[in-house]
Amino acid sequence: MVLDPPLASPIVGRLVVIGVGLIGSSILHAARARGLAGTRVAYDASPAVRERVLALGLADLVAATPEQAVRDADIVILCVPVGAMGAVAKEIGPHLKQGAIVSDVGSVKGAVLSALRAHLPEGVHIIPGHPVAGTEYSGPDSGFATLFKNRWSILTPPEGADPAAVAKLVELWSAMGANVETMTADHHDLVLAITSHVPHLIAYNIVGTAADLETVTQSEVIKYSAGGFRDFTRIAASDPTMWRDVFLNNREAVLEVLGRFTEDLIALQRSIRWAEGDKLFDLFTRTRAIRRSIIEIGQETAAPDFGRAHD
Ligand SMILES: NC(=O)C1=CN([C@@H]2O[C@H](COP(=O)(O)OP(=O)(O)OC[C@H]3O[C@@H](n4cnc5c(N)ncnc54)[C@H](O)[C@@H]3O)[C@@H](O)[C@H]2O)C=CC1
Ligand SMILES: O=C(O)C(=O)Cc1ccc(O)cc1
Repeated sequence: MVLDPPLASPIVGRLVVIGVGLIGSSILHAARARGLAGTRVAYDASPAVRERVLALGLADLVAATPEQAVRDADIVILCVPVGAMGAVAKEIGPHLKQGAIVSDVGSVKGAVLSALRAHLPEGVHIIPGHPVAGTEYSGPDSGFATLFKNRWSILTPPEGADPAAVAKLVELWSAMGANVETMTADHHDLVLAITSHVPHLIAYNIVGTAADLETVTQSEVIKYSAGGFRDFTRIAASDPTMWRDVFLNNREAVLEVLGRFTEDLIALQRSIRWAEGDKLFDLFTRTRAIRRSIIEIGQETAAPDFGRAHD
């Protein structure tokens, strides 16, 4: 997969990425490949990451402090774990110029919007975002320019957001190959609870359960893991800090979906106990149709390919 050729002129003057892990480095790769920014600036709290960003040539300037990073910034994208968004906003708030756009890529949107609003000054445009694209890998070496290509990127502008600022971000994400959708933060958090957050929790749980079984050894789990379990182990290898923050910051929606999930699981348990084969067959037929319709609308290849190129 390749990105389109570089643009004739950049979309943004000074683009600042704070937190250069998987997502931050992928944005910088895409921005470099397509010439999206006049100047690419990066900052990360970790000195080792800052060194890597320099070595990889991902930014024109690697700042030593958040204050230095955001000076004269046109667009700042916070790419740190959800639980760190507020602290970063507090650090950069006093140093942003009027009219700057501050966005983020966090997997939860309601809590991030509150954290940004609490710390950013009037006159700065807050337009939260979330590229629904990623892998189980972390860090500055795991990013790549095509991560967002043909994936959705969701923007959750608050009521009254400046349309020009929203349009600028739509342009930026589109230039990185993403399809852009806007919705409210609350709706985002409910949708992502069912499509991403609870599935990750299920993966963490099943892998934990397998590890705790006393009568089945670890080596048997590895040796006999069929496709389904292997896919769960991939998801359960995702970053612990990131996912702890997701669950602590999307509690309401995750608990709502988990409640429904638990009820449905208990119904399945009953069907198995009472040998209600028809009920099992009907559910499995319905779920197969859902999978096939996802493939038809082109949201998935026949086999999941998140991160496969990087295995
Ligand atoms: N990993 C994934 O597949 C996806 C992640 N996201 C979201 O993107 C954000 C970043 O995730 P990743 O890139 O995967 O994480 P990562 O762990 O690869 O990178 C995060 C970086 O942020 C830095 N950082 C942490 N606290 C900081 C602070 N206070 N100031 C400056 N830098 C700080 C860390 O040193 C690290 O380099 C998270 O909010 C996550 O929810 C969104 C879509 C997909
Ligand atoms: O690796 C996977 O399968 C993912 O689901 C990646 C992912 C993780 C978190 C997000 O907020 C969006 C995408």
